[in-house]
Amino acid sequence: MDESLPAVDPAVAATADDIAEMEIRGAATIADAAAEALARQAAQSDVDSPSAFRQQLRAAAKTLYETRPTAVSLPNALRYVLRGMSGETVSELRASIIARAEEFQHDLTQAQSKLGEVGSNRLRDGDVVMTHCHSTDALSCLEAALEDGKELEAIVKETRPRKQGYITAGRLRELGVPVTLIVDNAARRYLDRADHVLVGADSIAADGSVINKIGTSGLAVNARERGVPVMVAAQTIKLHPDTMTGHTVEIEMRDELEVLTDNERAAIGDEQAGEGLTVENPAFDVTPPRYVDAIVTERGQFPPESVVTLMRELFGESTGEPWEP
Ligand SMILES: O=P(O)(O)OC[C@H]1O[C@H](OP(=O)(O)O)[C@H](O)[C@@H]1O
Repeated sequence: MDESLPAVDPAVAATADDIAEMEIRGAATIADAAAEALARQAAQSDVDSPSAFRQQLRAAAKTLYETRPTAVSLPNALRYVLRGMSGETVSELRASIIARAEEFQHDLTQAQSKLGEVGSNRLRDGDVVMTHCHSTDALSCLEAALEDGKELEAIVKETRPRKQGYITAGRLRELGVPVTLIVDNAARRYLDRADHVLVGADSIAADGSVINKIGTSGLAVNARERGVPVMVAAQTIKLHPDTMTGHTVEIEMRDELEVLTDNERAAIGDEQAGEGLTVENPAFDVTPPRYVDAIVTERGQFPPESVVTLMRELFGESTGEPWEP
């Protein structure tokens, strides 16, 4: 955090901590929480000059931005809200941020339900869908299909190390869907029974690569080998505009304790981290576009190679940092 930037509201700091610790997780949920936090910062601000207010909002955006690097929905949300900041007085600026954040949150919900309808059209009555991790965009497709009266079954990958597959399994059971929970290593075996692989995305690059939970790329390669189509459910806030100018998406490396506890390390015979046994814990991987059959968005479904056209339309050619005017 830049020392010259003003302190942020405690609620913003708490949201940032929750995102970093994954108490708040999932790309769309993170975007929603970030917009909410900016609105909170605006509402709570007690500065009396417009320039101080703008500085505070920028500081809040930076604090939120620096939590997790991979899901582009976070900077896209911050940029959207900050670009709506307008007015000559603090109270005008405040009102503009609050209204813009509300609009963003509303659009996010709308986009997810529209996307669900698009994705649902790819599913037939009686289909078996294999999922990875927990994605609200992916679940929206299943929910829409169920609302249309289709019966579905799910094979849910556990998704080590944080086991977000449990959240997916729980939600699908609430919806009355029969669920078979499997360990990640069993995926190829169970692809024989699947009609679709359905995953979400944290970011989509300009070449159509899908950046999603670690294990997605291996699943997609296996699905292609087994002839099972791979569908990615991703609202357009998952499109990563910087990749149009050649930037790559940073893959978040998380704490090794998510993979190996101190006791487990000791059981292996290694007493302390950093003494010969290295644990790597990348949270995401990159699935090349050739393994993806369709990217489902609120604007329709696209072959991955064509998302760049949509990206140009929505973001123009360049973006910069979210807090840059
Ligand atoms: O936006 P929705 O579709 O909810 O989630 C998108 C993606 O966010 C999650 O990341 P994490 O669990 O936050 O690391 C998963 O990778 C999931 O596919």
